[in-house]
Amino acid sequence: MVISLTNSITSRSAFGNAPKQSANFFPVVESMVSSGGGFRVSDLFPSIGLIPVISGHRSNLVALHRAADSMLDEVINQHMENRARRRRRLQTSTEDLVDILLNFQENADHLDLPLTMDSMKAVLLNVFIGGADTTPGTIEWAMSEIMRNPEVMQRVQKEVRSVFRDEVDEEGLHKLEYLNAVIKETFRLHPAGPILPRESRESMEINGFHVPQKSRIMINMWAIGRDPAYWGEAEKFNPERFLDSAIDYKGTHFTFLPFGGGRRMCPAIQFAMPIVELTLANLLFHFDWKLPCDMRPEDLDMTEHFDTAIRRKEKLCLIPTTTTSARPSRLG
Ligand code: HEM
Repeated sequence: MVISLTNSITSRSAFGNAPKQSANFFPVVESMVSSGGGFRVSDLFPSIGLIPVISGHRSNLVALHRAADSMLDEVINQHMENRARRRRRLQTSTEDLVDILLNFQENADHLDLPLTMDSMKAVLLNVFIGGADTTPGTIEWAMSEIMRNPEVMQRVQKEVRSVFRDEVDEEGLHKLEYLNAVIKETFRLHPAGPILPRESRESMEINGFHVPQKSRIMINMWAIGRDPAYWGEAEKFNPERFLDSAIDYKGTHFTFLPFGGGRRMCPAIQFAMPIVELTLANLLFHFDWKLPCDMRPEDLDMTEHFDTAIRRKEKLCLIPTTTTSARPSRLG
C-alpha cells in the first residue's frame, strides 16, 4: 500500500496523469534499483574491471538502461505533442516535471550548459530511482517502530489528533514536533541511505590510516547511527532524544546524515519529507492499529534486508480500525 502510494505521487509529479506509462516504468525502475544496490564482489575489488563483465551484472544493467531510455523517450515525445496541441488551441494545463524540464530547455539558449534530451532523461530516471525505496522504506520503518513501542504510539497519536480537526493538512505539519522526532529517530536507526559512497580527491592521513587518492570510501551511516559513542542507549527507539535538540537532517551533523551531506546530498528533502509526514499523520489520525494474530509488540520481526536502502525483510502487516472515540477533540 505504502509503495503504491509513493509511486503514484512520484509518477504524478514527474509524468502527470499518464497511468499506462507509469505502470510500465515502475517495474524497470525496481529492477534497476535491485541490480544497482547492495554490495558485490566488484565493490571489494573495484580495480578489477572484469568482475562486473564476467558476472553478467553489466549487461543486465545495460539492458535495463535501454528499456528505461526508450520508455522515457516515449513519455517526453508524448508531452511534446500534447504541448503543441495545447498551444494550437491556446489551452493551459497543470505542469508536471517533464513540462518544467521542456520549458527550461526551450528557454535555456543563454545558458552555457544546454539541457540535452539525455540530461533530461537522466534527471527523470534519478527522480524515480531516488524515491523508489527511500520514502516508502522510511514510512514502513516508522510504523514498525511505533507499533513496537506502544507509549510512542500513544504520544504521537495524541499529538496528531490534537493538531488536526477533520483532515490532516500541510499547514499543520510544522506543529507536529513529536512526529518529527519520531521520523528523525527512524532515520537514525533505519537510514534509507545506509552507505554514503565517496571517492578521495587526494591522498590523505586519517587517524593514522593512509588513504590513497581516488580510493572508494564507504561511509557507514547505519553503524554511526547505532554507535554508543555518539548516542545514549543507542539501540533503543527513543524519539525524545530529538526533542529540544538542534540536530537536524540538513547535512551538518556528521553523526546524523539521513539525506547525506555536501554536494551529493539528497536534492529531494523538500519533496520527500512532506510525503513521509503527511502519510504518517494520516495513518495515525484516521486509524487505530493492531498487530495481526494478537502478536505482542516486542515480537514484531524487525529483520533488515539491504538493497540500495535497508528495507524490512518481511512485509509489515497491520490491522487498521477506524474509531471515533479515539478523537474526542473533534467530537466535543
Ligand atoms: C525519506 C526519503 C529519502 C531519503 C532518506 C533520501 C536519502 C538520500 C541519501 C542518503 C542520498 C545520498 C546523499 C549523499 O551521498 O550524500 C540521496 C541521494 C539522492 N536522492 Fe534521496 N532520499 C529520499 C528521497 C528521495 C526522493 C523522493 C527523490 C526523488 C524525487 C530522491 C532523489 C535523490 C537523488 C537524485 C539523489 C542523488 C543526488 C546526487 O548524487 O547528486 N531522494 N538521497
